[in-house]
Amino acid sequence: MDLIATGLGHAYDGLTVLDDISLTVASGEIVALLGPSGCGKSTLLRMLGGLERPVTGRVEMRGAPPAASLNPLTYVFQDFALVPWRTVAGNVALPLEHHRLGAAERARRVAEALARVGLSDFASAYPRQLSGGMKQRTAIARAFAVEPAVLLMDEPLSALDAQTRDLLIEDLVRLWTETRFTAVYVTHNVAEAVRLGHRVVVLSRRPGRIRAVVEIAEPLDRRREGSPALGAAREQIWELVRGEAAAADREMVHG
Ligand SMILES: Nc1ncnc2c1ncn2[C@@H]1O[C@H](COP(=O)(O)OP(=O)(O)OP(=O)(O)O)[C@@H](O)[C@H]1O
Repeated sequence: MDLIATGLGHAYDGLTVLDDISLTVASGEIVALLGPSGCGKSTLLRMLGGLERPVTGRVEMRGAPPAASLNPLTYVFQDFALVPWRTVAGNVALPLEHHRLGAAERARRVAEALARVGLSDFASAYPRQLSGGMKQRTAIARAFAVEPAVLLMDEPLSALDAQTRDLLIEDLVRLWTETRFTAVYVTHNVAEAVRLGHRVVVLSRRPGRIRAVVEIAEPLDRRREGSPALGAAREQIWELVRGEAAAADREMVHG
């Protein structure tokens, strides 16, 4: 299933935050949305997922979601959004409870999702017992349990330390290689965008407009930190964002 946004614009109380965003996310593709703080990335993601209605433009889904999909669009958030009194398995099962599934099918989906992220041995643990990386793996497993057509990821690694981030990036690359999931991946981190994005959509500062779309041909599983192909993409994107990032930073400080 493809996700197609056409001419999206949005404003809050007269403040324009997004302007004329047209974007197609093709099935099996990870699109990284990169832009400075406050440029409207999260707003755009919410509109892509139908959580917020754009002031102008529209979002369409083309084609059928995977046969086993329970929710075509599912989010993964920066703060994990786990329920503290539920176990890892209980958290992964949560979105399944809104669907008519037999107990065996529910258990199968939970077990498979936990296996995909390497958490089978932690099914009975509670979130407070987990590291940040394991919490986010749990949230990713919960998203996978519904077999979404498109995964909407809002800075999913921002709350993690650098080493954990690297491990999670490797996990996401492996998961993509195994399942070819489709995702929109919001980040303000250029390195993350070039490691995970088949295409990197570079947004301007507020109001967010598409400044450039950078395609990275190197297969995800061959991308390495410091490789020449990634280095070139990183430089190209950094040239595009550096001025905007500095201006956005000043804007945040001075209001
Ligand atoms: N519900 C809301 N009501 C009013 N203003 C909002 C609302 N949500 C976001 N904004 C404003 O819209 C702008 C874009 O916010 P958004 O969170 O989409 O940006 P972002 O690029 O995701 O930012 P960051 O990288 O800092 O998370 C910001 O100026 C923000 O303050």
